[in-house]
Amino acid sequence: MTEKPLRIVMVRHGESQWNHGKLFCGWYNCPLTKTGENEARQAGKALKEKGIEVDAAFSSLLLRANQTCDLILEELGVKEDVEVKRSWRLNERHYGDLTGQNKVVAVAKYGADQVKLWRRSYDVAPPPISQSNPYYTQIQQNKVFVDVPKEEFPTSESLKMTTDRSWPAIKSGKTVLLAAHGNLLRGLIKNIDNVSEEDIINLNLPTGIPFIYEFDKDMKPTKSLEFISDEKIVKTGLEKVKDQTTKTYVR
Ligand SMILES: O=C(O)[C@@H](COP(=O)(O)O)OP(=O)(O)O
Repeated sequence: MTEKPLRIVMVRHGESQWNHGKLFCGWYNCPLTKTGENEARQAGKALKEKGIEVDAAFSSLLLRANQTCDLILEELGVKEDVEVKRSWRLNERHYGDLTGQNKVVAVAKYGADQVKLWRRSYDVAPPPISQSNPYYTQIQQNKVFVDVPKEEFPTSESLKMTTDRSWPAIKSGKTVLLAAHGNLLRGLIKNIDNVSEEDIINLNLPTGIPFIYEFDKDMKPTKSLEFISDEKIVKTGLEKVKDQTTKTYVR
């Protein structure tokens, strides 16, 4: 009997309230918008239509990813059967002192090149979160992070730092759904597909559209970044992420 390939169905959570407001979010714990909830449900429906069965699930400790994961499992009809493993290692990259700032305002303040470097480069971390940041205490004292080892609790993270801490969590998987975050997933994709530091800058991920990776027994990808949605929807989703640093301020 041939063994089933290891398959990871990855999905960036649906639109969150802070995605909608174009605010840097990172470890701030905000919920999905109604649109985000619908995106998550749609993701579950798309997987069901494709006949994809999930038998394990991973998510971060953050509400927006957890809600997405639960809604997908609900649509798949397996919410009561599939255990969701939640780990701080799958949290979004900590956005440091950018947390809570509007992305359009940040471009006006620091310049588009600097903001792009913070958002999309591999090894440049934003400035560490300061105690005067309005969200410092909420993040630092959030009870859901109680098990994060003190010495590993970040104050800001580059994509590289995010990937280094997330990789061990995902490698322990089987056939899994991974409902996580834009940069967390960009980092995993970089590692899996050997994307260069130059090319990772141009990789964006839409909210709420699942994509599949399959691996052989040596963890070499046999299928990469195959979106479960039609091309037009993926394109619109990608444009929306790019627009986060341009256009109107919608808080
Ligand atoms: O932290 C955030 O603001 C977003 C990513 O923002 P960008 O890197 O796209 O600016 O994370 P997510 O919504 O995937 O949890």
